[in-house]
Amino acid sequence: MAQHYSQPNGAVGVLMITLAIAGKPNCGKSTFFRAATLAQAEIANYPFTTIDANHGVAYVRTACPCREMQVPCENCRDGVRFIPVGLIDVAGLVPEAHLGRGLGNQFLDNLRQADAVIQVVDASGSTDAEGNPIDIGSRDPIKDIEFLQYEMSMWMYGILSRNWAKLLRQAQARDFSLAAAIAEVFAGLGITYEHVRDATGAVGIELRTAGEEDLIRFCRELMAISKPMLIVGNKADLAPEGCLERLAKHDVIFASAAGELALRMAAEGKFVRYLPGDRNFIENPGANLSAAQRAGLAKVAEFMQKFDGTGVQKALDAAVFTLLDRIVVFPVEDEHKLTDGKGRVLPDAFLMKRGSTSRDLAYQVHTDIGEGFLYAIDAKTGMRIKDTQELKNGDIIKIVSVRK
Ligand SMILES: Nc1nc2c(ncn2[C@@H]2O[C@H](COP(=O)(O)OP(=O)(O)OP(=O)(O)O)[C@@H](O)[C@H]2O)c(=O)[nH]1
Repeated sequence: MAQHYSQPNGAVGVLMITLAIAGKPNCGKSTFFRAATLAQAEIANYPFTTIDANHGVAYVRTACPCREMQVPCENCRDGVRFIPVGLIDVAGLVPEAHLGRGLGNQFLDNLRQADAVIQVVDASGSTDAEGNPIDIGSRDPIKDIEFLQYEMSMWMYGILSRNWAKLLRQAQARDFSLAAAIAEVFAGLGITYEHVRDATGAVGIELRTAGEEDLIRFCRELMAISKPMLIVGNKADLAPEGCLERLAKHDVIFASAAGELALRMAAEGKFVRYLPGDRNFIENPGANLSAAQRAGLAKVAEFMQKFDGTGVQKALDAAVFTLLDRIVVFPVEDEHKLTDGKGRVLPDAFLMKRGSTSRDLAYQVHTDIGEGFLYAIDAKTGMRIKDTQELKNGDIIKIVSVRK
């Protein structure tokens, strides 16, 4: 679930989106995690980047409105703004994890905390179901996709089936809503009555009379609705064309997490100029790279040209902006200078669900606003906007309340 975190200016109470990285062992999850959470100081002027070994802070990338508005800004790099999201590196999942094999339940429990899942598969087909190295191209990477989805839905089914007899007994009573009771069983996963209703409709079953197979299909649908999943075809730098073609039929983002990690480290060491998500990089003049380092970076450059970047930032952005359907809104206190109370220009960037209104923003900015919200001003136009008006991506908004 989204977690609270504190912003650099000390404002607490903003919900941070959390993504989980999942997949079988050896597919490159940790490399993806390390690359995604390794941020240069200029990008990540946040209090922390790594919370513990498996919990970190990554960033999604968006345009900073400072350029368009022609204000001096210290919160972006060259007009590129990085907004923090939580990232969890969950331990490798092996077949039959839902039965508690390996780190199964602990792993799956970790997924609870996530709003969406980035599923990393080995696009190169060079690891078997358990992550053991095999010849490149000898495992069909599509199997990796199916496996995780199967394990996740079977885990949900396991929870449902443990509660099923009790639920059916309760369902004998008049006015008992089985859908509401199922939602309650899965409340910890953020599942709502609407999710249950939609999943039931989508698989076309009658819950009260559903058999095991129906319930498994139902759990699969419920998982897909409540934990949206993005597939990353990692190790694409090693992948034979056949594997790439098969994966390309699915909605897959190809990546080289190892390439991104090398680049971020090179950028941190000031050897290259690279912002996460850039489609290329520039070697800094005077960078004292060894021949091996230079050859390694040349390979990454080749990959980036073919795949339009390393894929890591693209995956983070797609998870947040496409899968979770977020927009970025910049709240300010002074709609002319675009500053907060301390004179900082465009200090915050909030990831709001598309369709959010200025009233929703007011509650995120001031959690204690109560009935105090009066109206909002669109700083780009200087116009007052209605509390029911939908916010747009890139909006800069001043909230006016009686709180002050
Ligand atoms: N060529 C290539 N190798 C990669 C890439 N990403 C990771 N690797 C390598 O693949 C191996 C496994 O990577 P990890 O990141 O440890 O994989 P993992 O999924 O976290 O593994 P577990 O911790 O066992 O679950 C390492 O040797 C990495 O260097 C990539 O994009 N390209």
